[in-house]
Amino acid sequence: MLHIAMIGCGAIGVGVLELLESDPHLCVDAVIVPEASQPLVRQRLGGLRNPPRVLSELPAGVRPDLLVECAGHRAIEEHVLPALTQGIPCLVVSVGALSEPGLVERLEAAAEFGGTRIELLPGAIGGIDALSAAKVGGLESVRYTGRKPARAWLGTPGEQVCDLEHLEEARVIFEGSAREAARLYPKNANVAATLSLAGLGLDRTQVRLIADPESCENVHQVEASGAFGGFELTLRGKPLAANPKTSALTVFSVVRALGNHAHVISI
Ligand SMILES: NC(=O)C1=CN([C@@H]2O[C@H](COP(=O)(O)OP(=O)(O)OC[C@H]3O[C@@H](n4cnc5c(N)ncnc54)[C@H](O)[C@@H]3O)[C@@H](O)[C@H]2O)C=CC1
Ligand SMILES: O=C([O-])CC(=O)C(=O)O
Repeated sequence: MLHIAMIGCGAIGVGVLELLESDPHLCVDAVIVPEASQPLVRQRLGGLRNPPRVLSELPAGVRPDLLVECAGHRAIEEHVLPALTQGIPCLVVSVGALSEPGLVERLEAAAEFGGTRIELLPGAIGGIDALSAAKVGGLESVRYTGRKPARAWLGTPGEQVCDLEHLEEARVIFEGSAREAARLYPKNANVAATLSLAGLGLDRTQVRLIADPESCENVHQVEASGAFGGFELTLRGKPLAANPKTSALTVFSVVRALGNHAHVISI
């Protein structure tokens, strides 16, 4: 049995906890969330058979087998870096945070100091295995297009490009490098950052973001070419009801990754 601490317990975290209830090899003992979120989180966890403890930080001396982050970019600095330093292996979904200059190097240094590892999860996108294998032989180009319902871009600089509430046809709201996408659209940049880290890096990965009033899915398209040949991927992700900015596949990606640590065959 693997004992897990989970950072964050929103749309992804609750979905993961519900699915893990049926796995006897994995147990989430604690979820770590800011004090202000705790009443809501306790209420959301009320339906679980064995709800985890809801805490603001890992108690001193408590050492889970794994720590999984499902919280957001700030949680990497607050919780993942210190856990790595203490030698706790970490799994991370807020991969977009790693586009902040210097953070990759700090995570590497913390993991080396703690003698442990950090695993960046594919989350809402697929094909990361193929892309990072293709990188070994040499990549020529990686292009990513993210298409989401117009309202999913509310609260982003997309609001300055067009009237998202009254958009009548699909509109490109951003075109540029993954680095620029991460700077302007941090909450939507996880997939772009993951593709960059697996492939050609933040400056050479081309990104296009589209607001589509007709779409009710988060559609991720990747085109890559290099010495291996080429691939095209279209992933039509269903948004989570609890947070339409997040695709359901992210929940399943976390459950898969945790299962791979606990089960005798990993795939
Ligand atoms: N890699 C990928 O493909 C994807 C990654 N994500 C990442 O996952 C994160 C969480 O997504 P959702 O569950 O949909 O968000 P959500 O907003 O539903 O839940 C966030 C949870 O984290 C907690 N939280 C926020 N800041 C925290 C902190 N500093 N420390 C501890 N807990 C904190 C909140 O109280 C809440 O419980 C997103 O912010 C995004 O960075 C989301 C979608 C796809
Ligand atoms: O869940 C998704 O569709 C992906 C997403 O928001 C991101 O790239 O941050």
